[in-house]
Amino acid sequence: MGQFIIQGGCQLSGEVTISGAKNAALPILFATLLSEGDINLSNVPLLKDISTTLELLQELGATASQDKHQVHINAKDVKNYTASYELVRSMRASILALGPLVARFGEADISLPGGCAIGARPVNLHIHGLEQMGATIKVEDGFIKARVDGRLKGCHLYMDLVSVTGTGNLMMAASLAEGVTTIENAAKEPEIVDLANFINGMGGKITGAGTDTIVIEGVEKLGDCAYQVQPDRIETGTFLVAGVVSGGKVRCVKTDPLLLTAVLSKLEEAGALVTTGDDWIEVDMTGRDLKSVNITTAPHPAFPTDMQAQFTLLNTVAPGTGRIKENIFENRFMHVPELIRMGANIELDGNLAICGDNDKLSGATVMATDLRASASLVIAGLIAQGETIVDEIYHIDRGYEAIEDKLIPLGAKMRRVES
Ligand SMILES: CC(=O)N[C@H]1[C@@H](OP(=O)(O)OP(=O)(O)OC[C@H]2O[C@@H](n3ccc(=O)[nH]c3=O)[C@H](O)[C@@H]2O)O[C@H](CO)[C@@H](O)[C@@H]1O
Ligand SMILES: C=C(OP(=O)(O)O)C(=O)O
Repeated sequence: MGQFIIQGGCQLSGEVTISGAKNAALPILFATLLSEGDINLSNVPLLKDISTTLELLQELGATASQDKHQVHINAKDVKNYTASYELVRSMRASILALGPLVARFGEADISLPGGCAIGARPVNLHIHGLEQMGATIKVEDGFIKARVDGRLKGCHLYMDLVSVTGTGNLMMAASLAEGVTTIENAAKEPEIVDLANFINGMGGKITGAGTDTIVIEGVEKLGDCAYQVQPDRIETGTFLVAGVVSGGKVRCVKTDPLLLTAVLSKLEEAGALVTTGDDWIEVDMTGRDLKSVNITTAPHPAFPTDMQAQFTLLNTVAPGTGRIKENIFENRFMHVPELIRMGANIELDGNLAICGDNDKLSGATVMATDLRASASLVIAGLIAQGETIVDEIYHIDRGYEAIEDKLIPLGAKMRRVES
């Protein structure tokens, strides 16, 4: 499974290059199922979730290959419409095969993703939206089985809750539906905008992505496209927090400050000097005092849940009490017991974490339980006193490209041990 062995007491400084966004690349890879053309993608991160998706696309009958950050896909000859449990269980984003397959082939059998560490994560909104577009859907034998005779029909959809992959799935399905689909209360995350731009690059007709009403005029066919995936705002935010809590100076390059407005504003409130250019962001804590901040997670453009674990750590080591309210996932405080084992003083009360004052962390063996929890534990290890072992780091490899190769040049003392 693998571990990181980390020597604490580091102050990070230097420049780090940000990879393409996992959460933009994944839906874009699934959207290639909508097309009969040649798709060339660049800035695709080298991650476990990406290789799992390429494997799934191949299992469905597409040709798919990755050469460093370039991916080539042709889904013209897809003949299998079943996504197996083996692949779906290791990556919940596999649910994104549902919309494209049923829209293009009239048939999709997708294994139910099941619950996971951060919450139950139901997919009722994906199913309900496709039913409104004319699909018949049964959930049996652990699979979502969707069928439609002919094409899906465009319609007016209202999402009860803001769902990122729900919006993505329905937007993809609507791209090949007959007529116009409107998605109200749509997710406004930057990854939805990237997906819409990509679909439009293949010949789609989507407007309004990035607002809460998206309008999709269905087309009969989608074709070739070359597209560059947007930078990873969560990887960027993670490196910025690492720079700040270590009292250092870190510049993230090949990123986009406009994707991180809420996070940057909280880093400034936490005491960091934040400077930005078109495609870089720098945080500098030299001679500055760290402060606790209150955080409430909510859909974009509010503070992202995927940065909550990293800010929990920030509040733990900062003077003052910081309150963190997690509003998106019901079980996203799995890092808290592990941070407590390292000396953190955090009180949990339902979806609220009250982080104590200026805690001194000391090294311990801790368990990575999900992707962002793992990232917060790695950063905690870098600033703790003594040695920290972070176990089960396969979670980190799902979402951070070669994290140790990026942290070590900044001054981290850590190594990976395969077990
Ligand atoms: C691959 C990807 O992009 N993952 C991101 C995506 O996850 P994902 O798209 O799975 O998260 P959603 O936005 O769908 O979930 C938001 C909330 O809605 C609920 N819900 C969702 C769908 C549904 O049919 N029914 C329902 O009740 C969820 O349980 C959750 O409480 O957005 C999350 C919220 O920003 C991020 O943390 C994830 O990193
Ligand atoms: C929760 C996340 O991802 P996923 O939806 O793929 O589990 C994440 O990226 O933090």
